[in-house]
Amino acid sequence: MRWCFSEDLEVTVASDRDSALAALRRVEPEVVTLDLGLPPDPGGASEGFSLLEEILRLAPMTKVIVVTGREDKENAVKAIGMGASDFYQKPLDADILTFVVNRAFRLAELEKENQALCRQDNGTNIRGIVAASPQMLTICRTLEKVAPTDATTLITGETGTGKELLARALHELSHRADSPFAAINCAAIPENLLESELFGFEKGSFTGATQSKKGKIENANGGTLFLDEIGDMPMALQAKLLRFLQERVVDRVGSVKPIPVDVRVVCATHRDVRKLIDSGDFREDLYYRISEITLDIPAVREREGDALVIAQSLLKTLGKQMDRPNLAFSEDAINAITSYAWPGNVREMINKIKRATIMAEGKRVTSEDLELSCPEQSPSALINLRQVREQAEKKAILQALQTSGFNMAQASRLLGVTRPTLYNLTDKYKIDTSAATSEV
Ligand SMILES: Nc1ncnc2c1ncn2[C@@H]1O[C@H](COP(=O)(O)OP(=O)(O)OP(=O)(O)O)[C@@H](O)[C@H]1O
Repeated sequence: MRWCFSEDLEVTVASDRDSALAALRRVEPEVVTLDLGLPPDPGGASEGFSLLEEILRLAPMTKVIVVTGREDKENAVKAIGMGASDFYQKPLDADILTFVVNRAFRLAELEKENQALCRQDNGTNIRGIVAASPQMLTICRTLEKVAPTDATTLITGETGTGKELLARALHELSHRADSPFAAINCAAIPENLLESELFGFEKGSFTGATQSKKGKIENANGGTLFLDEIGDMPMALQAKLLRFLQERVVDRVGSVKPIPVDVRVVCATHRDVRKLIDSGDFREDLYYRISEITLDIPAVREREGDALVIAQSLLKTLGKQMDRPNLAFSEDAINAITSYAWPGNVREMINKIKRATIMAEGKRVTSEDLELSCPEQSPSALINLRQVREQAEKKAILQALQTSGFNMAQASRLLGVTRPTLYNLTDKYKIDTSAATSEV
């Protein structure tokens, strides 16, 4: 076996369990071939199985190929059941063994890549939130610190930036996670209904109140109450909410008996609360009550690198959901995603990528599928001289090809380079030359 691999692989040989484990710790091999017949039980498989178990316990990513006798199918199946990645039956055939071992290396490599991608996918430990930008990672770290406390938290940010997602994360990472998360959108409910929705009502307190009903606040008892669009809460209700936040009791509509409620309150708004206070539309004392901690979520366009990371993750998830798992963005789509301003933030991204997943022909999603126009990068957006040069070069080549009607000989003369050089350049810039002719 050593002879069969020695040219391109580093091989370490061990002849019993102890030396194998010592080698495993020292070399950390990606692939192990393991003969089940080991001393002191060379005729059986007991020692081989216990070594297999130990290797997979110590280094679960190792690909173990079990080597068995020709008639030993039963043990081969058992080894696979225990977690071996493959088996090989003696007698030894160098070509087949090399094939099996190379396949195991490829598998190990793919698993590593996959792990790295999963890590990169979601730069935070918070479920559902994809982030790579320093701004969002700081917010996620603050959120992890604030979550276990009962501090009333105000989340601000443009529409679609993930305020509700972060509010849910605050709940899930708190000691209240097993209790209810009750959400109410203060802007979506008519003013006259909002009070009874929030605080509940007693039987007979108004026409149609045929029986008493708990409000959202009481329903959230023990858990978290999420007041979305708090900036749109009517003035009259703001006073009642303030009383609740101070006293921690609710007065149902039509009742004089206050009911104590234990909830953590998280609020969100896309509006500038300071301006609302200045214009007399929001109580300043309520603002101080709800903003013991404030999380200000930046728009996607302000987060360095997040647009592409989130788009990639959405393409993967939506692609899977819509049975198109192998889609990838084309270069022009990537340029468009990174330079578009995303006024609707992540929600807009979801819509555009969903559409593109349906519209894409073949495996590439283009900027057209996303309904984004592909921008020309301004030189200031490029990081170095090489990038500026490359972009200018690509543009000149495309122009020459278009002017010459994709005649490679003519285009190379226009550019002052030889034809082979032009072919090298079109390869380098992945310019499609399938329509090109080479007439002189
Ligand atoms: N960082 C992120 N990673 C992955 N998905 C995200 C991220 N931010 C937001 N989303 C998704 O985008 C969508 C909109 O997010 P969410 O509803 O939390 O935004 P919002 O700020 O509360 O919006 P609005 O102000 O309009 O209510 C949701 O489907 C959410 O899961």
